[in-house]
Amino acid sequence: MSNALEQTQTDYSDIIEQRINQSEARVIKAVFPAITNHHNTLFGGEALAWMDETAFIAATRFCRKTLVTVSSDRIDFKKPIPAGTLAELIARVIHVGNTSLKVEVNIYVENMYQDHREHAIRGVFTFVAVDEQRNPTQVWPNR
Ligand SMILES: CC(=O)SCCNC(=O)CCNC(=O)[C@H](O)C(C)(C)COP(=O)(O)OP(=O)(O)OC[C@H]1O[C@@H](n2cnc3c(N)ncnc32)[C@H](O)[C@@H]1OP(=O)(O)O
Repeated sequence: MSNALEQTQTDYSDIIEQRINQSEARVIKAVFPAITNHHNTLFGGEALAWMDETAFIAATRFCRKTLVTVSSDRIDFKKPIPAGTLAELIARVIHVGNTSLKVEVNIYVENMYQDHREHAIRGVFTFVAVDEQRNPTQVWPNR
């Protein structure tokens, strides 16, 4: 009996892990002058919009339900992202709640003309699955 229970729990976390891997979202942007600030680096508000969108894509792929953003946790801007670079966003589900999902987003800045890449920004966004009345609903069927 306990073996059967252990087996079910293992299968369940394996399914979640597999789903997290499948739903990871990667978006690459070219940092052109139109989206930079007076320091000639990427405007922070633009980075936040990209992060929310990429996190939304990962969360939607994970659950295939209607989602709304309910919060963003602390966002750390560790390095500036200069004009004329590439910015890669990677979003991954890090927590599956009852009606909510947390998604971590990291941005890496990449030189266009050299093989150099470094971590620039990190943040976490929380989404809630909503039903037709816009009330919270279960985010994952077997949770
Ligand atoms: C994709 C877009 O651009 S959406 C546009 C921007 N977003 C919006 O307009 C959303 C506006 N907000 C809302 O409609 C409502 O606040 C809702 C539907 C998100 C949540 O409704 P509430 O009645 O507050 O939900 P409730 O208190 O039941 O919490 C639901 C879940 O959200 C989580 N939650 C609620 N508030 C927060 C918060 N500030 N931070 C993190 N998680 C939160 C709860 O922990 C719960 O998670 P769980 O079920 O996994 O345990």
